[in-house]
Amino acid sequence: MGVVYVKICGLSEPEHVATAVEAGADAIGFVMTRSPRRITPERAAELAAAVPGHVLTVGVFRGEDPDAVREAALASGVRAIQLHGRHPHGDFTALKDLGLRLIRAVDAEADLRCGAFDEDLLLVDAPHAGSGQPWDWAAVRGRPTGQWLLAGGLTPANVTEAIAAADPWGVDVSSGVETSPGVKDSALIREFLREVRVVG
Ligand SMILES: O=C(O)c1ccccc1NCC(=O)[C@H](O)[C@H](O)COP(=O)(O)O
Repeated sequence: MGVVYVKICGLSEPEHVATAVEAGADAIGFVMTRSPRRITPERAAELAAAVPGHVLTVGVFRGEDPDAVREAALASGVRAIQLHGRHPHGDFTALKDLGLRLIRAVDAEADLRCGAFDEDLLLVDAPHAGSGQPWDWAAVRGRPTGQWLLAGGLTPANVTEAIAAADPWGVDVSSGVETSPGVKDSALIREFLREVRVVG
């Protein structure tokens, strides 16, 4: 098994951004859509300013039109855009000229070919993003193509099992490194990364 790419999502405090970076996260996500983890583009810009270039900063959106996504992405200075829900191909095309990496976040029933919507990365998640609910990760084993992240209900305690079940290129976590919705915990962030690095 190769090294697994790790994205820690829903960060809102400098302490947790610093912990994720120090512990070896490859990407960190700022939620700028309706959620207990929502932050403003201005807050995301403050947090992103402290992130070194080798860590990808990702703005997370769901259902907004491409113009609103473009505006928030530019104001925050993130280097990637993650679109949740069944956004049409045209929404990805409309954002392509920004030169940011595009992540298409879907559930297991969607088209699981990474690149089918001109995205750079695919994220396969539970039906309710950010809910922390585990799902049948093994059901997608072998189905996604290209570079794809597994998400949905991952925790330090189950991420090893999830990687073994689905064999993803990377993993993404939010609730599993929190003490309550929207409240991240540095010890859990470190533990999650330690577990993944042992497997990878
Ligand atoms: O985290 C949210 O609240 C959220 C809300 C709306 C759209 C996306 C959201 N999160 C995106 C993520 O990348 C999460 O890390 C992913 O859904 C996994 O969440 P969890 O099951 O809580 O680990």
